[in-house]
Amino acid sequence: MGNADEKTTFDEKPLRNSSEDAQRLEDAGRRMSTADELTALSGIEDTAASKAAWLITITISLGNFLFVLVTLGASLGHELSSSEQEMVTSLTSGGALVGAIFAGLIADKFGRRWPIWCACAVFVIRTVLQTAAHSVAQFAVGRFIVGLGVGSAAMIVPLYIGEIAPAKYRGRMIAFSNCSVTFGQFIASAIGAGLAQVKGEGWRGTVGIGAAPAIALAVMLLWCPESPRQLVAHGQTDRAEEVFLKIYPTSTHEQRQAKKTAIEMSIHEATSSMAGESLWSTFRRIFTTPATARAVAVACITMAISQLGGFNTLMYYSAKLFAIVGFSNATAVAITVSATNFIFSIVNLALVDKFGRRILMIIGLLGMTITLSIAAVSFQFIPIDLKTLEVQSDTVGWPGTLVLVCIILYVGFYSSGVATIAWIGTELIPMEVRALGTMLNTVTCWSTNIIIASTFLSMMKGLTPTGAFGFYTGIYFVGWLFIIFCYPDVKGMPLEAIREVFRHGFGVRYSKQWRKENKHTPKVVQQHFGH
Ligand SMILES: O[C@H]1[C@H](O)[C@@H](O)[C@H](O)[C@@H](O)[C@H]1O
Repeated sequence: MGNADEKTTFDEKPLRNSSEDAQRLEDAGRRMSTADELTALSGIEDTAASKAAWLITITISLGNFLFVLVTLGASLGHELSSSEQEMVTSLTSGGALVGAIFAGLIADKFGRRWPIWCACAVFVIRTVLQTAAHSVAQFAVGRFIVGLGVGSAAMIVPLYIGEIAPAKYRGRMIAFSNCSVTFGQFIASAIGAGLAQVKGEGWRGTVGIGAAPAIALAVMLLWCPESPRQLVAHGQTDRAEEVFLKIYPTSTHEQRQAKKTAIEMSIHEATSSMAGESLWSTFRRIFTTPATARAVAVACITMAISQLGGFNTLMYYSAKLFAIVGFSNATAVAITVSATNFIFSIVNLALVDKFGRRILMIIGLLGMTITLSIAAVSFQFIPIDLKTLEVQSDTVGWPGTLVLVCIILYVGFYSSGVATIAWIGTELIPMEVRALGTMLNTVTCWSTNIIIASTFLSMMKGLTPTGAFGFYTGIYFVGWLFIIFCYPDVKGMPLEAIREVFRHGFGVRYSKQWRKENKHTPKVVQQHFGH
């Protein structure tokens, strides 16, 4: 990582035949019609990525971890009633929605790091408020504020990492940031049970200490460079070059120049100046440029599928759900769910750049459809009182066990597929609208999340558990069809090249073709540059 003011000086390696190479590149630039071709020709994506890129990713991901972890926190020293619990959950999600909008609005003007600093500040304020809270109202305000931090971090972290990451590591780097979410959820569920045991005022200390990591993150962020794409978009090409050198340390000066030119070309294909454009024109651009609209729609619909299928009801209500099917130690079962979620998010990390986004989602959504439909049918055989949602039996029979097994398998399919890839969707959105598009993606996440969280229990009562789970199964089935027909796989593509994908409808075939043709990029580079 660099120093705090980003003015690091680098020892440039002497370049072989540099003037000759530069001339060739310039000629190439003239011959190249698209940013995609220029990036491929430069070969920068085939040079080794640095440890710095990973260090930056880890630091930024810490934001996700922290903010997820705190959604747990204390409970005013007494057990919250179910309506208080619902209110607190919705307030956090509502805050997250507002936080994501705020981050989306400032990310282009002030850069990708400011929303994270704001989230850290918000987090410290919340800590003070919540530590001093004596009423549910004060506590609720604290929760809303923490939601602002959660939403802001959730929106900016994948966007920022996606722009820093070398193309061939982009999927796993964004997946890493989602692992920090699932790890946070796992830790939260594990210590949640413990915290509930803390009597009296003991919880205030626990919440108070929570401010320290946010301050640490704010300081560490000073060492992370601004997104090079953002720097190019604002005409700060020298600083962008420094960042590229950090990310691709073995690249040549010409390769970095080509990367910058490719980003400029890509942006200029859409707008003459990003810096001079109003938020409103950028927003309109999303809906008035068909290729851009398709890109944003695919990202948002994928996110909606990941949420509307009801996964987070497991995060919020799994103890309740497992009590319904007859497990007395429901908290332990709930921890198993969050542990599975965490482990399979690592599986996604390991596979997403190797096999691509599409196949993981296609297998995952099919697996989720099958496992949830079996769970839905199994519920039929469990004697549940629909008024109280309580099981009328003392033992867990085979249907209860089957529901548990199906749910664990379902979580594995979810987490290794659509859950993480919905966040990787930021890569589909072209640069000039990426901040606002990613904001819409995050807004889709929280709004659908609120819908599901606030309707789950009434759906279980009104539609019966079989009906509710049947409904979620339907969502996943439709989602599965959507991914098959409309989701292009852009694994390994430089961000600048992705714009072209959506010029060909949803680009499913185009992206396949692109990968076939670009398997051997190094050869192309060798031919043109002789290295
Ligand atoms: O990995 C997932 C993912 O990040 C989802 O978007 C979120 O809703 C889940 O809670 C989480 O476990």
